[in-house]
Amino acid sequence: MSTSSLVLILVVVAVVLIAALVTGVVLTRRRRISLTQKEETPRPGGYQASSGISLTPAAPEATTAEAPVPVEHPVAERTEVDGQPGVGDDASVPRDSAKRGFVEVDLPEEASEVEEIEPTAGRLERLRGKLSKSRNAFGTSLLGLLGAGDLDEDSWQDVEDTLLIADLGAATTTEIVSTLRSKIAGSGVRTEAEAQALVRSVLVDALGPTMDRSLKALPHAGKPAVLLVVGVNGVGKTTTTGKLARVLVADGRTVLLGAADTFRAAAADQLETWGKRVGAETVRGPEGGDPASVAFESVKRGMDTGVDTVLIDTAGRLHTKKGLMDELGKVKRVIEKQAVVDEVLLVLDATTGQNGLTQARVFAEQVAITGIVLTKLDGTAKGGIVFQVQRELGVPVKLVGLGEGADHLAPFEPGAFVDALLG
Ligand SMILES: Nc1nc2c(ncn2[C@@H]2O[C@H](COP(=O)(O)OP(=O)(O)OP(=O)(O)O)[C@@H](O)[C@H]2O)c(=O)[nH]1
Repeated sequence: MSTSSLVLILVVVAVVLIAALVTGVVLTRRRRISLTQKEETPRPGGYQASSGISLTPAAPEATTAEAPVPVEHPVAERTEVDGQPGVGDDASVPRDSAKRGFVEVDLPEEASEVEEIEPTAGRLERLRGKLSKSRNAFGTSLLGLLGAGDLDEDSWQDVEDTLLIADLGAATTTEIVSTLRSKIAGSGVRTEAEAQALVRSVLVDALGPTMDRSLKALPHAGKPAVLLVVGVNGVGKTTTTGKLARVLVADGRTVLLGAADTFRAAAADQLETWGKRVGAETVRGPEGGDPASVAFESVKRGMDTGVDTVLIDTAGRLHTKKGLMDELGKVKRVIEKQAVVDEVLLVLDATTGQNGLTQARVFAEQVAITGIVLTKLDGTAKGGIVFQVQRELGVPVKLVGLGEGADHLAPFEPGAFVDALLG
């Protein structure tokens, strides 16, 4: 290779090296400028912690003199990352970057505690699953027996036993069995569908479908309706009163609750909580105070404030049965000094069977019961108690409790009830 060729090669190499050096310097400078510009010019439409979203200044402790001096860093202004790199950021955020303090955020005005309430219409249909224990023990076996075709005496005995076990009571059972026997003999039942239709009509008839089950809970003569809720300890009076308040509020009514159960300390708290959930006022007295006085004050307050309905929860336990009954009589008399008691609702626990009936008799002797609320039907296979209690007292079951949920109180409808039992 000649000397001139060697010189030429050296010159070319030198030019390439110089060009590479110049390009590298330019690229480095451009990158730096680009970073600075991103910081100085807000990205249109991009997330900016200090714009669009209203934030108050950081909590005082983050801005005190003792706070560490923030380290200069492209992401130092970002408050949402607590020093951790975000997408597109340089990952080398120093560990000693200033940590974000507490940020005071303007909250909307305190949320209303008043709850959404399920519509009351069609509740029995919606809650029919809650009657599954009774359905399995009663409806299913009854249909199985009757749908099997010609029934001999043993089969009829089984039908009778099924009804008795479901707590329909001897009198109602005898009546239903004899009606079924004559109807089946007269018309002949060949299929399960026919058996179902026949049983349905006989059971619905036995539930007195024409009884007036309306709740007298609307104001009249310029005064609120007054409802007394009575029953023994633990049957679900307070819960029912609370659920009933929801039913009324859902219907657009205004309600006041009277906590006349002064015997059990927590009862008034429990009732007040129910009231708050639907925006209803609760009148209460001192623990161990005079229930009649609380009832009187409740009705007075209800009239003064112009509510549609006053619901009064009473005690279920006293030292003696006589004491309880005397007190109940007094509560009612005292209310009647200023308003009519429109309903006395007797709450019975469906799971207590015959015991519940005995209670019902005692209460009915003391105060004129106008309606029955049968609670805890969800927890029993003995839904047949509905038949018996109505027959015993001659008073309609107006409401049924089908669970501990706030809206698990349904109007009692014979047709829907029997349908739920028969599946
Ligand atoms: N599963 C079920 N539980 C219910 C029903 N109604 C009420 N309960 C529960 O029965 C328990 C007693 O209810 P309360 O309302 O405190 O009874 P109470 O009659 O007011 O009791 P005292 O104030 O002691 O007289 C509570 O745990 C209720 O959640 C219902 O329909 N189904």
